[in-house]
Amino acid sequence: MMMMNTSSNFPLPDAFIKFLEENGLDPSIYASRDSLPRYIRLKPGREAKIDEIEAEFQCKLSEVGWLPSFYSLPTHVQIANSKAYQEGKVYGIDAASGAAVQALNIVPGDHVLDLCAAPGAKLCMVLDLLGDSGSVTGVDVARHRLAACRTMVQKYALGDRCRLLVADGTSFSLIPSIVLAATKLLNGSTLEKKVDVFKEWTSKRPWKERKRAEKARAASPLQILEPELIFYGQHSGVIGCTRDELYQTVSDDELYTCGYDKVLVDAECTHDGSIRHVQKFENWGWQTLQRRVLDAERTDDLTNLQFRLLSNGFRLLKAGGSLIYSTCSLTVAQNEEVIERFLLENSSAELQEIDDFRSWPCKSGQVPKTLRFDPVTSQTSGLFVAKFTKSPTF
Ligand SMILES: C[S@@+](CC[C@H](N)C(=O)[O-])C[C@H]1O[C@@H](n2cnc3c(N)ncnc32)[C@H](O)[C@@H]1O
Repeated sequence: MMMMNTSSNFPLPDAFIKFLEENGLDPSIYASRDSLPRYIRLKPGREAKIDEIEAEFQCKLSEVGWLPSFYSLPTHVQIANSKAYQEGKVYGIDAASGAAVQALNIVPGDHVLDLCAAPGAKLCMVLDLLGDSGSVTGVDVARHRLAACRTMVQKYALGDRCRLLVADGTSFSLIPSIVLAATKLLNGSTLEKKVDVFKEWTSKRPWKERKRAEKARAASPLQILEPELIFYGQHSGVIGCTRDELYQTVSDDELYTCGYDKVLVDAECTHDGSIRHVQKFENWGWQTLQRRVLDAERTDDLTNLQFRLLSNGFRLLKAGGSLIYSTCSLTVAQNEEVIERFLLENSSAELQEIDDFRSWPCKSGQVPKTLRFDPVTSQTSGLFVAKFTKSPTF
């Protein structure tokens, strides 16, 4: 495979350059790889400990003026090797990813759904913003990735108001369990005899529960039939619910009142906007890039998946709620075209201007009100962000 030098010491194969050109993307954005900063977010309460954290990283941290609690570090710093990271004082998360979460305007008490949650950098930020209120439901189709997300939530002691479910985000239908609990109280169903009640979460799941999950997986290894709860916190609303209550679904009309206040659809994509991701193909082999990024059929499947994730995430939103759709691809097909198709089919969806965007170092997307971060404009990884609200009528 031919390589093209993008004026850094990071050569890109011809096929990838062709993919970028076909999608109207300028290959020179990859040339900034060697100067692109790394980013961390401080765990709340660590603001007074900057000197200590700088000593642990052995470098100066520069505050990111446009994004609270974010700091940039020189490109060579290995965040995961630092004591500050290992002891849970900071998170490794790109500033553009932080902006996508910030755009949700999380307020105390929000019930948030993260439909493509793993490995969990954005989910942790949502949990930190919520603090001692609201709830977060994290969903991901990849069990091993969601298990890594659970490890992260536990490492940062953020699990109290969180539940994690392995499920297909295109069909996921559970409402926030805290909303369910409130509705249940109103219906007086707490008086009913309870069987199969969820007790305090333990990593040692009951034998019956494990068998049920194993049986379901064996029956249909490629398809997830029912969401599988792999973690829930003390105040996530799960404890005290019966299985039937937790897994009950409501009609689309009822979702207007019982749905989530905020939904994040950080969709699966070709990752072409992330230099560090593309860089990994140097080790994995450029043939893998061909199969996993450039294959046109895969891209068609992906855009359909993105559309279905966005549509289902929006269905689960309550009236007046907000949804963020983001991808780390910079192609129009995975971003503007997906949201245009979605807007055509969803008359209750309104594209919103993102409050803070005027102070953010990003460009407008091809559709007005959408945003594009890229390494040259933003000094961040590439990210597309669009925000929708759901109007009360349907
Ligand atoms: C871009 S990553 C999400 C990153 C995550 N939001 C974070 O901040 O760490 C996309 C995720 O979507 C998941 N995914 C792919 N197809 C899915 C589906 N049908 N339902 C739910 N998740 C899916 C992948 O397993 C992957 O973890």
